[in-house]
Order: sequence, then structure tokens, then C-alpha cells
Amino acid sequence: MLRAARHALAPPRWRASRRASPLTVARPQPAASAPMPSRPVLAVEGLSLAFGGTVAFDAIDLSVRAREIHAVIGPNGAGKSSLINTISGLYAPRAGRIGIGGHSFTRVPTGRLAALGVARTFQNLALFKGLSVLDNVLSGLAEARRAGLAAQLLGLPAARREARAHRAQALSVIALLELDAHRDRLVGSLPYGLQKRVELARALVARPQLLLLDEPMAGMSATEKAEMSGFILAARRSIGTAIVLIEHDIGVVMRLSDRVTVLDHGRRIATGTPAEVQANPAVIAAYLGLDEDEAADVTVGEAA
Ligand SMILES: Nc1ncnc2c1ncn2[C@@H]1O[C@H](COP(=O)(O)OP(=O)(O)OP(=O)(O)O)[C@@H](O)[C@H]1O
Repeated sequence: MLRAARHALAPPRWRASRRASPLTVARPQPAASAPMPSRPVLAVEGLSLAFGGTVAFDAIDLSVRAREIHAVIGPNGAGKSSLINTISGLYAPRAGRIGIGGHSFTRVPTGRLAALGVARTFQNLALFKGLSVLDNVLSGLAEARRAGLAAQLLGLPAARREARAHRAQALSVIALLELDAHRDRLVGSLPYGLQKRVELARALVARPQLLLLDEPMAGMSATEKAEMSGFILAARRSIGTAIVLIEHDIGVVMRLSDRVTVLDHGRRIATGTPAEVQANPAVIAAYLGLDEDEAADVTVGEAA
């Protein structure tokens, strides 16, 4: 029986023909035409994590360049979320190092993430539902606030200047993500797709060098996914942010990403361009539950 059944990654049409690669997705436009600088903003080396006896991932290398959109994909339980959670300091790895912007850590200090230029979103929404869109976006600048509480309460000039600058920054990202019309609405009153967009706005407001997106399109309709993909590209274009993207929709991944890393059972089995990865027998095998010889026999469609 195909193991694909356990993979939420494979849309039904991929399973229809055993001879069609689940990764065969036309790529309408290259995601990035500009040459990329070589220095990575994220350099993960030999990273391993276990929960007691359960290995979440092992000996993972991952390098993300400035302005790159780098997807991390893999079947359920492959270790994707655990990897992002470790990169953002929520979990302590048992081995390996994480380099961020010239600093190297065995465990990333979560309290310094914003200062390191890293922002993230979560698989499940983590917004202040009783606050407006604007206030939620402003909360993404809480760690950037320099004026002390007393200065803010007393309305001292430095605190007022900072508040004005932060508001302008928040309004600019709200405009970028086309949330202007909803600016003063309570987040809890918005449809789910818009709440995910607010979460993206909050992550972007501090203009991070590196953005970690854990399933930003989960639960979205095809139209909402297309919109969100456009906003992710706009963020990269306008802010220059490098993005690590965990996403189950392979079509989205293939269209958006510059490079893709594939995990399976906690191991990295491939890294390459979308075209390289979708032609890789080990990747096809992981998705279809075939051995590599069988996978080599699977028809792989051409990437544009
Ligand atoms: N907090 C935890 N405690 C114990 N085991 C965990 C924990 N989080 C993850 N795991 C285990 O680590 C492995 C990797 O899980 P992880 O959630 O990172 O995979 P994933 O690729 O993100 O899966 P999915 O696509 O379903 O979200 C799995 O075996 C999972 O059961």
C-alpha cells in the first residue's frame, strides 16, 4: 500500500496515477531572477533534536541566503516544525550549531530573536483577538521600543517621536499587505485568512532579515493561498527578507521557492531548486512510499 495515504501533502490528483510524480507542478514564473548574495543569513550545521527517545530530526544542514525563499517540506512528522522551533530557540538541540547573521549558537536565545533580525509566525494563530489590526501589528515592535515605560507614560518627546515612527512603520506594512480597510477592526472579528495576513504583518513590521513561516497558508482556500503567496513575494521584494517556509501545498512551494529542502523521518534527503527536488528519486520515494528504484521509474514533469 502506498505510504502516500498518510501524507496530507499529496492532493488527490497526485495519487490518481502511480506513474505521476507527486511533486510535478508547473512553475509559471521563476520566483527570483536577481542574483543572490552568497553569505547565508541562516546557517544550520549538524543540528539534531530528540524528545526523550523520539528523534525529531538528526544532523540537519540548512543554509539560507539573503532574500531567498527556502521551503522546508516533508511528510507529516518529518521534523519541519521542530526544526523551526529549534531555530527560533524554543527547543534546545542535542547537537549542532545555528548561525544567524554572523552569530553562532548552540541554542538560540529567544529573547534576542528580534535584535538578531529574526521573526516568525506560528502554525496556530497567536494574535491578540481583542485588539485592533493596527495594535496587533504594533505589538511586533514591542521589543524594538527604546523609550522606557516612564518616558512613555509621561509622554516625553523621545517617547512620542518613537511612537510616531512605530505607527508609520506599522501603517506601511499594513498598506503593503493591503490591510488598510481593516486597520481599526478587532482581529477576532476578521475571517481566518485575514487573521493569517495580520500575523504576517506583525512578523514583518520590524523588517526582519529572516522570517520563519510555519504553514502560513494552512486552512486557506485556493484564492486566499494565491493572495498570501503574492504578499510573501511582496515582503521579500519590499523588505528584502529571507524566508524559511514550511508549507504542505506542494504547488505553492514549487511556485514560491528559490530552493527547497526535503526532510523525511528527521533526515534531510534533498536540497535544491524546485526543479531539482521534484526530479529527485529519493524525494519521490518519500512522498509515494516507493523504494528509490521504483521512484526512478516515476514520470517527472518538467519545471518551467
Ligand atoms: N513536543 C513534542 N514532544 C514529543 N515529541 C514531539 C514533540 N514535537 C514533535 N514531536 C515528534 O517529533 C517528530 C517531528 O515532529 P514535527 O511536528 O516537527 O514534524 P512536522 O514535519 O512538522 O509534522 P507536521 O507536518 O505533521 O506538522 C514527530 O515524531 C513528533 O511526534
